[in-house]
Amino acid sequence: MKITGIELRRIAMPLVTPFRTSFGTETARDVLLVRVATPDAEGWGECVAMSEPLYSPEYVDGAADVLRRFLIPALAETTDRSPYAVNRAMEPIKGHRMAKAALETAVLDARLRANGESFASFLGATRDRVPCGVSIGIADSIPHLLEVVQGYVDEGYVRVKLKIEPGWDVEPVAAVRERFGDDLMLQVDANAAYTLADARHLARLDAFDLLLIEQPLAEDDLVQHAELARRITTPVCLDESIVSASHAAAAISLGACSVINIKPGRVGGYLEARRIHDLCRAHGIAVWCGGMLETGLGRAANVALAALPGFTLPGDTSASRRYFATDVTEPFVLGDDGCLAVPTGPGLGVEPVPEILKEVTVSTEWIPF
Ligand SMILES: CC(=O)N[C@@H](Cc1ccc2ccccc2c1)C(=O)O
Ligand SMILES: [Mg+2]
Repeated sequence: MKITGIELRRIAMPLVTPFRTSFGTETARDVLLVRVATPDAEGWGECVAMSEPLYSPEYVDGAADVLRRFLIPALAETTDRSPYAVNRAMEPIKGHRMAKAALETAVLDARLRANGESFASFLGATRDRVPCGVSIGIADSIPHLLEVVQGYVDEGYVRVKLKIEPGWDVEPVAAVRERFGDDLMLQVDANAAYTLADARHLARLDAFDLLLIEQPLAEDDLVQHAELARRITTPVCLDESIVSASHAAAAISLGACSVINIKPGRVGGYLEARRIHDLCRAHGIAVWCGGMLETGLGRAANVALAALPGFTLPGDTSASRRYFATDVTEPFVLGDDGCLAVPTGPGLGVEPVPEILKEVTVSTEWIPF
């Protein structure tokens, strides 16, 4: 597969409602898309980095820079376009996993579209629909939170995830449990807002039969997460801490978590995401597919990944309308069964709608090969 050039495209997508977490409030997505052009097909990759390095060290301007100056030139020096070769070509460059994931995915998408193979088939998906959860931000009051939860439960989401932070944790969880009963699949995500000194307080969440508590402590605190896991009964799930299969292996060996949120963008791409899935399956660790408020392009690949057998918990692969009034692709719509259908077309199985893409495009940059 010959690459004729690569386009870096920035798009601006307003969120339907502000999304508040322990690290800040987002009102729009500033997304970097990577398009790989070949004579037979074009491939798309979505960089999940935020505008500012608040979730992790990466940010979208930095991702564009490292792609332009280092990752794309490294790819241009190779001729083997297999996803494994793309991975190897980028290896000498340290870190920047979200930028690497976007480029690897775009090359893989072009290759799969040219070969007529879907992402689901390539990854080894075993299901054609995946049950979906929803991530709900920190609200300005408990009554408002309950209204928001009611709305998503009515839409059919099978699992609710509440963002928490010190001062907004036990009360909102208790209120949701009280209102929606014990059968609602419920979990929380702290985005690293607590320390081990909060262990006693976090143990108060054990009373609410949560599926898991996600990333309670700092992303580099594996040993402390292991200590916390000994002091609370709610299963600990890691997100920010797991940036590679070796990190997952370390976390499992240390007993730092019993569930892992897999995000292909965070771990450097879908190949590494599948490695983590396989490793966790071998250790009996449940995984689920996290979300980074992707457009339909990233969402399509995530839904395919979530259809692998080890993804036994509902993920944050919510419908397009959870975040965007108009998605850049045909919208992902939640079925009555609370599931999204796994795309079956070649590659991602979706593409941007040209007039919508034009409307949301802020800038494009063409890098010829
Ligand atoms: C669905 C969910 O909760 N995602 C992340 C947090 C998050 C929140 C806000 C974001 C805004 C822009 C880009 C990425 C973002 C990720 C998480 O699981 O921790
Ligand atoms: Mg998280």
